[in-house]
Amino acid sequence: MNLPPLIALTAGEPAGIGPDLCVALAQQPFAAQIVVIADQYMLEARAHQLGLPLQITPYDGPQSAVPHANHVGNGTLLVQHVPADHHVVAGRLEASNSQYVLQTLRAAVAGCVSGAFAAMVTAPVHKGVINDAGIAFTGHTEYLAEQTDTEEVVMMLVGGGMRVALATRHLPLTEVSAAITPAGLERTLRILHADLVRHFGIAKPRILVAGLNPHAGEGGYLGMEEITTITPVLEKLRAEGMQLLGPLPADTLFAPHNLSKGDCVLAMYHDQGLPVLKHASFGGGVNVTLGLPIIRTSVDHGTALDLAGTGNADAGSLYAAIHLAVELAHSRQRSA
Ligand SMILES: NC(=O)C1=CN([C@@H]2O[C@H](COP(=O)(O)OP(=O)(O)OC[C@H]3O[C@@H](n4cnc5c(N)ncnc54)[C@H](O)[C@@H]3O)[C@@H](O)[C@H]2O)C=CC1
Ligand SMILES: NCC(=O)COP(=O)(O)O
Repeated sequence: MNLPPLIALTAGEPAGIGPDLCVALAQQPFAAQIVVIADQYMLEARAHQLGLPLQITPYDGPQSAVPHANHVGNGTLLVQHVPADHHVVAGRLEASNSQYVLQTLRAAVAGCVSGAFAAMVTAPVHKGVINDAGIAFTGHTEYLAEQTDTEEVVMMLVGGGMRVALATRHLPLTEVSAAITPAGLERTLRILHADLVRHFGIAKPRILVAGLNPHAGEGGYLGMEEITTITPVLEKLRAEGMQLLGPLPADTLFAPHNLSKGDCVLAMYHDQGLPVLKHASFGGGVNVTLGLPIIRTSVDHGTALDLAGTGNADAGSLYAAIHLAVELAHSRQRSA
């Protein structure tokens, strides 16, 4: 029998909709036990603003969670309190709370690494305000890799019947071509392939690899990366038995008859793959980090400062992220 895993949920940027989603979660049952890592007074204030009930039970280690209990959804939340540095106003960013945001992430990582948590789920952070605080930050993905001493990770989004992984992530477009190297692409494909087998139970994953240029380079007339970099890597890995289709022209790759030929798409850059997935699944998609020693899933949207404290934030993506984290935790438990 699958016992309900203990999942950490970081509330993200306190001025954004992360706290609203945590308050919504308090009203929603789950077949897991969930520990929200956040400032508990900020959560209470947001619940008050939203007019929703919230009763907090403090979490200060595995001994404070009832073994094998589920998240009941009766307005209560188990909370690991991390104090914010500055008073929080919904919708108003405050750079001096950036260290607090990162501290919640470190607390979740520490709990996952120690085995106290089976997985972590993240509500959105605001990359800009963390940089405004003088901290170089491109995203959870890179930060969690650094915190777990992981050399290479892969971002994959799941939603709308698709899985879309990225060969490059948060980079200016002008830097994308140089960032696609044979060694990097090979590492990305190895991680993607291994995690599709290990975590998603796909025995022989079929990966659809996009080209970088229009028409996948049109035989070299519209760009050379397909010929110099992508194809040689695909040939090398195919020779080892991986099922890789491509490089495929990205404009038609996402047509249903092509998508049905694969289990996952590897897009060459962020806005080649994610707009398609988000069009099909916004509000229900999940971002999962592959290659980490811990399980991490996340919402597919940002901080939506315009909606914080209004009651109009849709919690669907958070619920989907928790469901996937629970599924991955069970799958890891079974294979342990
Ligand atoms: N996982 C994470 O931590 C992510 C963080 N971000 C960060 O969020 C910040 C804001 O990014 P934006 O590009 O403005 O994207 P955004 O996703 O915050 O907002 C885009 C639009 O979608 C709406 N929206 C977003 N989430 C919603 C929800 N749950 N329910 C209903 N409507 C929703 C917003 O109101 C807005 O109109 C940036 O700093 C970005 O880097 C963006 C994506 C993921
Ligand atoms: N576009 C996805 C995104 O911005 C989330 O990135 P991360 O914070 O999960 O690395």
